[in-house]
Amino acid sequence: MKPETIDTRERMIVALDFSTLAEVKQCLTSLQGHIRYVKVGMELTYAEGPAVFHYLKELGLKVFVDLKVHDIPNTAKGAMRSLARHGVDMVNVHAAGGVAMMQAAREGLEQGTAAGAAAPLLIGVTMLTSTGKQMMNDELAIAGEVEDVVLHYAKMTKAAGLDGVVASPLEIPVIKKALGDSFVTVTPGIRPLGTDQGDQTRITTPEQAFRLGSDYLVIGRAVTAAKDPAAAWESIVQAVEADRS
Ligand SMILES: O=c1ccn([C@@H]2O[C@H](COP(=O)(O)O)[C@@H](O)[C@H]2O)c(=O)[nH]1
Repeated sequence: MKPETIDTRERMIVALDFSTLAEVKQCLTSLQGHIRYVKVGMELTYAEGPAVFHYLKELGLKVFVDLKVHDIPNTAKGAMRSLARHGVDMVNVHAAGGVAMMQAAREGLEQGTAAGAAAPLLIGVTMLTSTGKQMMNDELAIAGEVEDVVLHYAKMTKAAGLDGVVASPLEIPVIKKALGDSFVTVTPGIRPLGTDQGDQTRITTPEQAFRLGSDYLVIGRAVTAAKDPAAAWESIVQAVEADRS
């Protein structure tokens, strides 16, 4: 389902890349009331387990569980069946696992979703936003341009029946053109002006990301590592809304 009617804050997801619940609580002391959607990745899940998903849901937040499943189809199916039972809002797999793996993941997700409840959005990760052309060509041995490879993975993802993809905002125009506006796009690699690029390669500002057509932005350290996370968050919201008007 395309998030066309929801506001800016519902389309900005904070990446809670922490290793303890105590750090999450500390960060939420600042951010609670400002944010609506959070992302829990491997660091926090492996440290605190699925209880953290329930903790965040009980606070009224939407939860994207970013475990980037990539395995044989049967294992991916089981992983998604288990994840769906936690009642989260978005989950993902690596598109590089192939169409059969993604179809199995979709089946597992449907099986694990409670009767009458909506299944979480199932998203395929195309090419990690830390990956540039040279690394993709030389280390991953995938020839060509990143944008073409991302589009290829996005087409596979749609063919497998998933809801959308993770990609850089830079690739969203070609994805939307080829696969339609309702195919959901989730974009990390977000760097507000003046923030550190760190390990990301294919980046844009939040304003550019929305202009390029991203449905959901994933924002981590620019907010969570700021001295005042709520102030950092609000300045992004303001910049995005000013850019739109
Ligand atoms: O291609 C991808 C897929 C996932 N991520 C995740 O998003 C956040 C980004 O954090 P920043 O601190 O804003 O760089 C992080 O949790 C990654 O695991 C990604 O960056 N790229």
